[in-house]
Amino acid sequence: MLRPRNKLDEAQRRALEHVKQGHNVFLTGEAGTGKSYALRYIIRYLKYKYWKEGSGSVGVTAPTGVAAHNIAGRTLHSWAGIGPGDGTIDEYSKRLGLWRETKVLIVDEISMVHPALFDMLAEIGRRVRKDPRPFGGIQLIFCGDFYQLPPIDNQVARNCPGCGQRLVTEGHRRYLSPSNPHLTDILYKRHMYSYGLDPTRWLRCANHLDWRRATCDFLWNDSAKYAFQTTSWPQCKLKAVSLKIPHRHEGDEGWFHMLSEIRRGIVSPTTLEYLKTLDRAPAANNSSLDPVLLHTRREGVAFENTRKLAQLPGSSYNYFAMDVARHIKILCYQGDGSSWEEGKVVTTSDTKSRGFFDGLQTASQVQLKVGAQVMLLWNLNQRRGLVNGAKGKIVGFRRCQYVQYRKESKAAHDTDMQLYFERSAKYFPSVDEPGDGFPIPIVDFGKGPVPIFPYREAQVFENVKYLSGLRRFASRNEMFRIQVPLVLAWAFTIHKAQGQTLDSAKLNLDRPFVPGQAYVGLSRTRVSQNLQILNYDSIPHGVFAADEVFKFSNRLENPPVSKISVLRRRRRPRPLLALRGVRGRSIWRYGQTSLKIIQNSRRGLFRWRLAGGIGRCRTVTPGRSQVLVRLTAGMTKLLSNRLDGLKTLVPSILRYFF
Ligand SMILES: Nc1ncnc2c1ncn2[C@@H]1O[C@H](COP(=O)(O)OP(=O)(O)OP(=O)(O)O)[C@@H](O)[C@H]1O
Repeated sequence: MLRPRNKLDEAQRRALEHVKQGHNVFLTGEAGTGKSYALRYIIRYLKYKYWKEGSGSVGVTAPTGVAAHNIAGRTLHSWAGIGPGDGTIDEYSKRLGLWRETKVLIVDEISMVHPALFDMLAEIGRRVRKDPRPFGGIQLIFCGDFYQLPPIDNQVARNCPGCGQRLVTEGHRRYLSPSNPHLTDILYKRHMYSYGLDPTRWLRCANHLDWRRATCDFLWNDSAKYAFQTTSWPQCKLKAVSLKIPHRHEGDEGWFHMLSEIRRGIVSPTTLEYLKTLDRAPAANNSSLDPVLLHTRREGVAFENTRKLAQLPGSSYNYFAMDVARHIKILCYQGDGSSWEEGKVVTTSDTKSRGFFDGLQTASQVQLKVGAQVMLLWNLNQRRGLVNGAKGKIVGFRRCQYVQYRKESKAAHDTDMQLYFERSAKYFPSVDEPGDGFPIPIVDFGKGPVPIFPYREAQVFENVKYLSGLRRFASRNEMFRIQVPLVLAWAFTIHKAQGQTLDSAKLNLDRPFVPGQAYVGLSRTRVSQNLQILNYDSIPHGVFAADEVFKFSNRLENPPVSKISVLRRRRRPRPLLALRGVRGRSIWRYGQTSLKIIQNSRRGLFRWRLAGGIGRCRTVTPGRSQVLVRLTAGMTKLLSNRLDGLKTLVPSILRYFF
């Protein structure tokens, strides 16, 4: 159900209108201006639209698990079915169904999408949908702020965006020389309008030279750090909407303006002075939870969470995740269309695809205790606020038998977990204190105790082979993790906090390593009073922004004037120049051209003369006259070119009308 539209501000509504008209949209703006908020409206609108039409689907995605859960979506990898991203485009292009039925692709936190992944998905879309436009012409909605965190250099970045071929390591790459015939002039110069690409770093896929395999002609520049530097980005023809109203920092406008400066990597002396005053405990708030520590690095986060856990009395439980990766041959469709045969597991491996498991939200091991501050990693119940990112405290554990678990989890969650448990009870996280039943953590999220059952975080991607007629075989690669969807939440990395609004926080800006880290950390609370800066000394060198983003954003805010168009043809008076001078004296002279007020003794009128033109003037004070010169086109040009000189010579210019 859509909420009333007047909840959106003017720019947010404009974005919604663009979406309704079927344009590709790039929704951007500073932290807290309501990008994700507007996106949730847009998602609701689109889902309702396609549900009503009865065909088509909306892909709701984000590059990281946390960001994806924020908009109740999936990770981009999972949506596109590219798993850990070590396959080839041809392999990925087999997910025909998904690409064909998708009408709209939404990507939140676009700043964190790696350019290689962006190019690769744009290419897969083209091939699958047989449409030369990027992503095969699917309507695109990108949302994010490139001044925030950049992409993590993950697996996909090391593969060719054209064929998925694994790239050689950085030191062994051979770049094409500017005289290479494959590198056209346009391609070589692309860096000039692609916001900071290095023109010497054009690469050709290693597969190109290998005569034993199919050659790949893909050329790309590996100095690209952001999606907007890719070839596909301008081809998407995005309508940019920049949000301006500081919703998150509504009551603290001054702080919002300081953050705007920090966003661009500038720390003025006034801001620095103010940040110094934040070196104290954050203001108390109504919440029973401790302020969250935001740290630049994982080690810092692990240290703080372990320290806080150790301070609590009582014993703890260690939950070890169950990770499964297997290849299943399934679904043999009989010729008469009568029956489906369940297939067999062909290979099972717990260690395959480590990259996939490392990228999941849930940890492979989590230690929990009564009193621990935790964050939920799953959208359990939207109406009760039990959504991903909700924070609470563990109030107890309840030992629960397998049969009991099945019964309760069915009542509590609407999930496909049941399927797995009905097949076999062996898929279950394990705890280090085995006893009678499995200890289910009971968490208070501020609205009473809630049992948190294990859940399945999964990735499935299918390879479908059509044989003949109705008969077909399919094989499926399946990977999943079963774990309790909780993490300790006394501390987070700044990367995890991107996109979240926190009640109160402490910021440790220890050795920041990417642009935008300080900005994201500083902009998480609603007011500066609820933020504490722990190591103030790191601020001056910790605040920095990427040059390419600066150029891109400048261009977005002030697009270059490519065409001057006459909006309305009308008879308009020619420009008027008002000058004041002493009669009989030249008041402006440039070369042979002079402007002189002369007296027409016969008629008793004063006249002026400029480049041969003659007009009337009027006396303003005895001895001085004001000239209103209506200029011809030629004279306008002359004067506009020399107006500065004119001003210095004639300080008494009154106005110059156009
Ligand atoms: N039109 C609006 N009316 C009322 N509240 C709003 C509106 N837009 C956004 N907000 C509130 O402002 C806060 C920040 O919004 P949101 O998280 O969408 O910002 P964002 O631009 O996505 O931030 P970030 O860049 O940090 O991810 C949220 O608490 C949200 O509820």
